[in-house]
Amino acid sequence: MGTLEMDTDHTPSPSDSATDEIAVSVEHLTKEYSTRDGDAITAVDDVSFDIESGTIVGLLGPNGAGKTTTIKSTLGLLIPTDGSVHINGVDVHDDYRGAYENVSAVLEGNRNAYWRLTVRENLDYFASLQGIHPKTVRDQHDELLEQLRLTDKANEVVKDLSRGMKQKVSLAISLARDTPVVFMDEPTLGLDVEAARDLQRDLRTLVDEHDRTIVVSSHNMDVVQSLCDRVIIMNEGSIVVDRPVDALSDLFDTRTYRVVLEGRLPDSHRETVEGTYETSRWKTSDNRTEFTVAVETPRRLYDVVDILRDGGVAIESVSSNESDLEEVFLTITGDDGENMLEGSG
Ligand SMILES: Nc1ncnc2c1ncn2[C@@H]1O[C@H](COP(=O)(O)OP(=O)(O)OP(=O)(O)O)[C@@H](O)[C@H]1O
Repeated sequence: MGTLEMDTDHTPSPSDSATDEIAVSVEHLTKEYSTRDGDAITAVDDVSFDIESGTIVGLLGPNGAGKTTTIKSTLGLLIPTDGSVHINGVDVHDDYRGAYENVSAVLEGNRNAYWRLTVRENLDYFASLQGIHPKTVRDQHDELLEQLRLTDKANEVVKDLSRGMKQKVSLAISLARDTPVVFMDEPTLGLDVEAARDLQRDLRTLVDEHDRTIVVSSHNMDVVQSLCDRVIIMNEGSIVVDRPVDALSDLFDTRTYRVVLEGRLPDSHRETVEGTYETSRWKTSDNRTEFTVAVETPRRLYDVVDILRDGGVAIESVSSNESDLEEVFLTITGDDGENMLEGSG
């Protein structure tokens, strides 16, 4: 695997802030939770980053990295232990209502829609909640439905729509609030490839034509690579990578494979594999060996196979996890605490 440079200096230079409008500013955010037995867990540990207006940023990391805690703190749904968050210059904790006017979120799939109402009734309902008479925003709603290709579903009950359509309704409800900043958790989860592409295209249009700022959390590598301008990767409560997506080709070129062997790999051969490649999740018994290996190109996998063959152990299976960032994270951050990202900075 190639090297991924660490870049944790997120403080923008004065010239940056003069030219680019900052939509989201997170400064020294720390969140501790107390566990049942009275211990403290630091879920987010002194995290800082700025997000410029008109960009799509991917917030990634393995399970438990602190993404949700960061997003919820940014939205004002959690009170941080330390640090501050500004949305379009408004302090989320000092002026929650003011900040809330600038941000909306599609947090858990499509749960923000009322399934028994039609698509249009949902939009009307949420407008009313904001104190807006639905009639006065009918044109905006029509435009949004058109944009998301939902016009012919406007009078259908949400419960009867396909999963992809429900996801779009959820997005429409969130976007109808017309906030400059939108947070989305796994926006393409459960969508088929075509629907996921459609949605990505729609999001890009919104950002480019309406100057929205979108923060996406996802485990899907392809989505992140094709959708985001910039990627922030968290691990164990800290930011380990913060780079433009184009600078992360190493990460996206990396593919992980789960290898299963019909016997115990000799120690010498295991050492060779471990010494040459990024590996993780080894499981060994007398009649079976399993491990995960990350390689830069599928061809490099043949080199791994050569070492295994030399070890005299038959290969039961090699399966690819092409779109699963989780596996790549586990491998690059190391099961044993060794952090490849840090090591290459
Ligand atoms: N309410 C809570 N009480 C105690 N610990 C919590 C609480 N919420 C989260 N944590 C812990 O904080 C850490 C970060 O969790 P968080 O949900 O922010 O991670 P995540 O990156 O969003 O993970 P995932 O991808 O699994 O959603 C984890 O160790 C988690 O167990």
